Amino acid sequence: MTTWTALTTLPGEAPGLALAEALEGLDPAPTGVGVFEVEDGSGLWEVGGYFTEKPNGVALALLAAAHGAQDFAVSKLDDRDWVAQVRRELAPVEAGRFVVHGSHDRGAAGPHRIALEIDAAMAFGTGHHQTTLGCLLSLDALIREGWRATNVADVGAGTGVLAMAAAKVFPARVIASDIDTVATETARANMRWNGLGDRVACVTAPGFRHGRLRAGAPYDLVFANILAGPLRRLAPQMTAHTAPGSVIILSGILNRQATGVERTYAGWGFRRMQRRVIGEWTTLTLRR
Ligand SMILES: C[S@@+](CC[C@H](N)C(=O)[O-])C[C@H]1O[C@@H](n2cnc3c(N)ncnc32)[C@H](O)[C@@H]1O
Repeated sequence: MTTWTALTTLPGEAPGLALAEALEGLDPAPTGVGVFEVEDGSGLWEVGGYFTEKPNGVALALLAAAHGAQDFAVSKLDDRDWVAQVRRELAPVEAGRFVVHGSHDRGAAGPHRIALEIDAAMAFGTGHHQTTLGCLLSLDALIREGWRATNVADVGAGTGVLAMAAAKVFPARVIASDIDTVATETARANMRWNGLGDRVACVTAPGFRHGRLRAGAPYDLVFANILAGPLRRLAPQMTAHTAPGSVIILSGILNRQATGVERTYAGWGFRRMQRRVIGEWTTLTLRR
């Protein structure tokens, strides 16, 4: 299958997801979009998408102009099975007692670790991002302290990696939700693949706005690895769906945003248990 890429750069602050979201509205629609910090100290952000047809140059030029970006560079990639290639290249990730690996690395966890098998797909959460790693290590630390959960929600589940980890270590009720239907489908498939199809419910919803999520509350453990802004807006819902003593693990927070997120949640009665920094990302474990 032929793949096209369209890449542009933006100067300055992290651009949020506005341009990436706008890309999703294009016709033909991209099969995937992303925002990455250019790692050469230039302060630039690279934004782009993958397409199966050549993207419309006029639409891209208008988009770039509207967002203060440079023109998109459109290129055709060789015919290759990109998903298969990415899968092969993804090495297993160790996170405390957990090992996240693809189906090409079955057995990577060995007999003493907990295997979470996840193949690269159109959802976030192969364990390679510092935010996912931060959440898994924070869960591992809670378990080491003797903490146990009975009712778990994973808001913004992506591949479902965090819900899967919780379901593998606790005999708990677990529900995973994502705003994106593709992520929900991916999480559902991953649960089945890992033998958790009847243990973890997967639903599509923004925040807790789904009947099953509301009915399952209060949760004693909630994961939310989404960005700082949505996390802060989620604080009232987080409070409504937890109880005193509940623990929440929040990530997707740039280090400079962590104090603000912590302050917002302090205002809703959450106190810090752990603050974990990996690279430029912070993961907060808070207790109500
Ligand atoms: C950074 S990924 C995290 C995936 C996975 N939980 C992990 O830790 O690797 C964030 C996910 O949250 C979803 N998301 C973003 N905002 C959301 C919201 N308000 N409610 C539910 N899901 C949301 C996105 O679609 C995306 O799949």
